[in-house]
Order: sequence, then structure tokens, then C-alpha cells
Amino acid sequence: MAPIQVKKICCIGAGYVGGPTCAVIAAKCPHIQVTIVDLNKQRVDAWNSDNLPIYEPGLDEVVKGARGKNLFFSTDVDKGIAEADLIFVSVNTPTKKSGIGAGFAADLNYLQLATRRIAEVSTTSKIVVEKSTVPCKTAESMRTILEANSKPGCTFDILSNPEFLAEGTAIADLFAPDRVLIGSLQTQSGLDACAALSEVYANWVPRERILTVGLWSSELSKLAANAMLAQRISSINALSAICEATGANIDEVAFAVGKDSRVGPKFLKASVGFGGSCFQKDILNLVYLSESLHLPEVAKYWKAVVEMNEHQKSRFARKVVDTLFNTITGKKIAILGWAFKKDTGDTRESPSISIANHFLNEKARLSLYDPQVTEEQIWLDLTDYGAIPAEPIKPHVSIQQSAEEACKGAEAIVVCTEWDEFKTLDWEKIYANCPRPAFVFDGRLMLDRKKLQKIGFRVVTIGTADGY
Ligand SMILES: NC(=O)C1=CN([C@@H]2O[C@H](COP(=O)(O)OP(=O)(O)OC[C@H]3O[C@@H](n4cnc5c(N)ncnc54)[C@H](O)[C@@H]3O)[C@@H](O)[C@H]2O)C=CC1
Ligand SMILES: O=C(O)[C@H]1O[C@H](OP(=O)(O)OP(=O)(O)OC[C@H]2O[C@@H](n3ccc(=O)[nH]c3=O)[C@H](O)[C@@H]2O)[C@H](O)[C@@H](O)[C@@H]1O
Repeated sequence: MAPIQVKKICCIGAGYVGGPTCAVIAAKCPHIQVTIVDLNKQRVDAWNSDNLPIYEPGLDEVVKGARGKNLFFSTDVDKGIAEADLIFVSVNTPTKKSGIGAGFAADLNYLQLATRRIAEVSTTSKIVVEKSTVPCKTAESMRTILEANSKPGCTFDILSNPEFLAEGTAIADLFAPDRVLIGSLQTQSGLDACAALSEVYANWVPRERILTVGLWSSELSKLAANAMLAQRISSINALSAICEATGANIDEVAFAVGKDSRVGPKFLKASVGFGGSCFQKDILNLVYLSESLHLPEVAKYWKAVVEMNEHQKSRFARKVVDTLFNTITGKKIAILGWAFKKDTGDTRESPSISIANHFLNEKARLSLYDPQVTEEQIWLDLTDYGAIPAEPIKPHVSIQQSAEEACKGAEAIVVCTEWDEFKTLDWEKIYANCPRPAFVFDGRLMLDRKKLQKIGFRVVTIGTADGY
């Protein structure tokens, strides 16, 4: 039998995943109409404007090429659902803040509300695809909600199709993914739905990269992939502390270890710690799942990855204080980079936030710069979205429009995000405007240490012994 032809796709959630993912589907499948819906009007308006709500290299071209032709952004969630034959659910699934599992479990409220809406609005059968990252077995609760609320004659097939894109390289990742993973029930209708979604991806992804598995394997693979990637970073960061104490160099160690083809060279860059909206959230989710399954040793194992990350962030911040002769009270410190990694404006769980808070607690004066993060966003982060009053912090923080401006008069320059532009700054000019001794703390091992030392800077990097 020929696979079901998907003609209209709706994506619920126009965020970092829903937006780029479905824009790429529209670009690669001109015969499919793609509508991305969101309750957030401001976000939808931005998607429909020249100023997209997220910064992602290559995204503008993709959106502008398809928007108004077969790609639409709308706040009319119900219409989007009603018209579609396949619906991606790509809403946020943050860590729960209160109630059972607070601090660990995923908050599935947004996902369940979207699922209910699908059941209430649909008058024809649909394929419903979990795009959000969810705990294992979430598809089962979605099916229960859909079946309990569906109209006569409406059936729903649920697929898991987790997203593996990384921010900053989202478009490249979506154009040429390592793999596309689709999980389905192994029933005839589950397999048919899986074949229909596979056909959509097959418009540009080689068939051998489209992996089809059971629903629960697919859900768990997403948490596992993020946990294992984060684990590599915590492992290399743990080793960076040993390097600093012994005189070994973490880049050399990572290079030597990564040459083993069983280990591989990627994701072994020591840093101030990993950030981003997902690594911590997904590992904590795995910890919660393990505890719920009465597997305390497994839970403890994964929790250590997050604990090591917290340790790395505070270890780095403490090192700055220690090096500046044990006090930074009243001293001006420049923080270069606020996003959680380069080539994104996303600041969720950015290590810069923890490090800045540490410095503010020590009563330093901060001068901040990031090429993509807005001043408004930095204030939201510093005040924990309004939970902390801004007034007491304001006199101690200035946000600058260039790295050079941020570094003027700073006793220490702390590089937290690996933006390429930091490599090519006029470091001599910066040095001329700093009091002595002038310190650079390279939290990303990205600067030319020897060159900076020659200029006169004292340079401290993660994962190498001191010696300026
Ligand atoms: N950010 C990333 O790089 C990646 C995220 N993921 C996962 O994808 C999911 C989405 O993540 P992001 O796109 O980063 O989140 P996001 O917060 O940027 O976007 C989610 C959007 O869903 C909307 N929304 C929530 N409930 C809704 C409803 N009932 N109806 C309509 N719209 C609704 C929100 O207004 C928001 O704009 C999460 O589960 C995340 O773990 C997976 C891979 C990569
Ligand atoms: O589920 C998700 O949200 C996504 O999470 C990560 O993507 P992302 O968080 O966007 O970015 P990464 O490149 O993974 O970087 C995460 C953090 O780790 C840090 N990192 C990364 C690599 C490395 O070697 N060292 C290191 O410190 C980065 O600077 C950043 O703070 C995964 O790489 C994606 O596959 C996944 O889809």
C-alpha cells in the first residue's frame, strides 16, 4: 500500500525548535503547506516580520524563501490544528518548579494543554507527533487524552520524533541531520503513520538516516543522547581541574583521548560549564525517571553530570576571585559573552548568569557585552525574570555595545562565550585601557594565550596550570 500523503502540517509551538524545524520542512517540501502556530502573539508577529524572534545563522533565508508561499505563522491555533493532517507538538517542557518531582521532573502541562486542544478541535483523523523532549511513556498519556476526548470517527496516531538540532547550527543540522528518529507503535496504523512522516523527511534526508523504532525507545533515546553529550563535557571539565593542579594541558589531553576512534574528537572542549535549555533539564528528567523506577544508583550516576557542571561554573568564578588577590569588591570586571554558546542569542541556563551572580555577591562592578543578546534579556536573566529586585543590582552593572567598551578600565576580562569576534579584538588597545596588572580569564580556551601574554596580560585559562 502507498504511504499516506501528508499535505498539511501544523506545528504547535513557534520556538527554537518548532520555528526552524518546520521552516526547513516547508523549504524542502514545497508541496506541503506548513503552518506554525503559537499562543504568544509577540513571537508570531516577529516570525512574520523582518526581525525574526531567534538568531540562527541561515534561518532568515529559509524563512523568507518559504513564508507566504507554503509557510505560515499564526496565532490561530484551532484553525491550524483543524486543517492539518499531521501535527507536530513542539511546546516547551521545562523542569517542574513546584509539586511532585519539583526541580527534576518535566512540566508536561503545556504539552497536555496542546494535546487537549488537538482532541477538542479535530474533526478529522490526525497523526500527532511529539517533537518536544519528553519523559519515556509520554506518548501513552497523550493517546489517553486524545482518545478520551475525540469526536466520533476521529482517530489519532502518535509518533515520537525528537529533535537533535543544536542552537547556532540549527539550519545546518536540519539540512543534513546525522539521523532522523521516528518512534511508533508497532501496529499497522502506527507503522503507516511512521511511513507517512518518513516520506516527509525523505524529501531531503537519505533514507538510511531515517531510523524507525518503537515509541518508548525513541523517547528514551532523546534523553540518552543529551545525557551522554553532557556527560562528555562534565568528564572533560572534571579532567580540566586535574590539569590545572598538575600542569597538564586539557586541550592536549582532549586531543590525545579524542584520537581514539572509539572516543572520537567532538564534544571534548573544556569550558566554564555547559548551558542551554536542555542538557540540565533532560538529565534531571532522566534522574527523576530513574528514581521513579526505583533505580537510585542509576539516578545518582546521571545526577553527578549536573553536579560536576555546577562545580565547574563555581570553580571558575572562585578562581577569578582568588587570582584577583582574594577580593573583587568594588573592582570592575568585564564579562564577554552572555549567550550559552556562540551563534545564538539564547541565554537559557547560560553559565554567564551564574558567574555574574557570583561576582555580584562578591560586590564587584560588572561590565557586560554580548553581540546577540539584548539589554532587556540580560536584565531578565539578572533578576531571574523579576523574582529579584533590579534596583540594588543596577548601580553595579553596565551593559555595553562593544567588547572594547566593556573592557575599558576592567581589572579582569572574563570570556564566558566563545564568540569568534573575541579572537580578533584589538587586544593591545584593550590592554592600554586596563589598570595593571590586567587579567584575562579564558573560560573557553579560545584566545591566543602567548599573544596576550606578550602584550602584557596575565592570562588564566580553564584546564592549564597557572603561570600567567
Ligand atoms: N532549544 C533547543 O535547541 C531544543 C529543544 N528541544 C525540545 O523542544 C521543545 C521546545 O523547545 P524550544 O523550542 O526551545 O521552546 P520554546 O520555549 O522556545 O518554544 C515553545 C513555544 O511553545 C509555545 N506554546 C506553549 N504551549 C502552547 C500551546 N498550548 N499552544 C500553542 N503554543 C504553545 C510557547 O508560547 C513557545 O513559544 C522542548 O521540549 C525542548 O526540550 C529539543 C531539541 C533542541
Ligand atoms: O535537546 C537539545 O536542546 C539540544 O541540546 C544540545 O544542543 P545545544 O544545547 O543547542 O548546544 P550544544 O552545542 O550541545 O552546547 C550545549 C552547551 O555545552 C557547551 N559545550 C559543548 C561542547 C563542548 O565540547 N564543550 C562545551 O562546553 C556549549 O558551550 C553549551 O553551553 C545538543 O547538542 C542537541 O543535539 C540537542 O538537540
